[in-house]
Amino acid sequence: MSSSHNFSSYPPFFRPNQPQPQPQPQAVEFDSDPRPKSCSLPIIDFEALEAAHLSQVCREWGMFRLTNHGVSAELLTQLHNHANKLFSHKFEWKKGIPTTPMLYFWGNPALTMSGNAQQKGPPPADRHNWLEGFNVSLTNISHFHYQDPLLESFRCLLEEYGAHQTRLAKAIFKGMAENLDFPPPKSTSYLSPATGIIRVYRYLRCPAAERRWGIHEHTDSSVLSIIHQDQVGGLQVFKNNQWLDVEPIHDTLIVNLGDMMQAMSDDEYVSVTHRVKVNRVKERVSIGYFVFPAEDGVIHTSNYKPFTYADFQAKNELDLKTLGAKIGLPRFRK
Ligand SMILES: O=C(O)CCC(=O)C(=O)O
Ligand SMILES: [Fe+2]
Repeated sequence: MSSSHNFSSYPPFFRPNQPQPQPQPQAVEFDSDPRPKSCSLPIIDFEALEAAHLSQVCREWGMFRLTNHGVSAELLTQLHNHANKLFSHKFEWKKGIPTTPMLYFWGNPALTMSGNAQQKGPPPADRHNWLEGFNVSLTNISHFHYQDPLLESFRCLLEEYGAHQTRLAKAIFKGMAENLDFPPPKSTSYLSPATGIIRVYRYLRCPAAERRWGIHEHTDSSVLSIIHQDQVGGLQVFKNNQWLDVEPIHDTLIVNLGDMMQAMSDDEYVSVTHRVKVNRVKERVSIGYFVFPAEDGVIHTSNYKPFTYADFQAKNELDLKTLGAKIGLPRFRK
């Protein structure tokens, strides 16, 4: 809860006055532009998807604001209210929640890159993402029930929200596949709704906000990602060599194209570079949906060697372990 001053809900690493490692010179990109411009992100009306406009936005931006998406403002508000309540519980309680279907995590930079929230060894301390969250598998979500009423109603809301996200991702991908003239086999193996996950994040307050990141600059590994953010702000997109603020508007969603979409489109569409700032005084909650290709579906294009999402994920994990960063698509270019 943004007004709360109870740091017992924070993972110990993020509590104020904890001894924290100083970023090494050159290891962390500092925020040199504390007041970036806001941007007029292109708007796509879901009820009137227009092929030529969608195609142009995917080529030029790789990110757009979705309106008329059919997810009610009430559902969005309820989700955020529940998330705020859950996050304000003590850290120890959150850590004790059964990990299926909602895995609690904090601070791991690998998780945005790989689509996999498993912590594999500690990240370099100054690369911590200033956040905590739940990683939710949509395939599992309807098979489990919680005793705790708050967790159970949150699970029900996520199930409902997940169904909406799946509907939206399928329709948006269909529009893209038509624009790109994907033959039917590609259209089916390139987007696998069964891989859909939701991440509910709480970005934590940070006294050294200009030297830390909610999420460092990155591209998503997904085909598509769909974000709903609360009113705090902090999401930024890199466009025309500058960082632009993606302003919160409650009844809209933000759609990102990920690396898989860029590869499938043979670099016609862009996997958008973005990051999330942290805030000194306010916590921020966002809810992201990420969807991937079928794990064994081979992506065949002219610019890239044939590869699967599993190959991509394996390479990213190796690069993270050995180099501390994701290299991503350049690893698979011909
Ligand atoms: O919280 C957000 O607005 C964006 C999150 C994000 O970029 C990610 O999870 O990959
Ligand atoms: Fe992202």
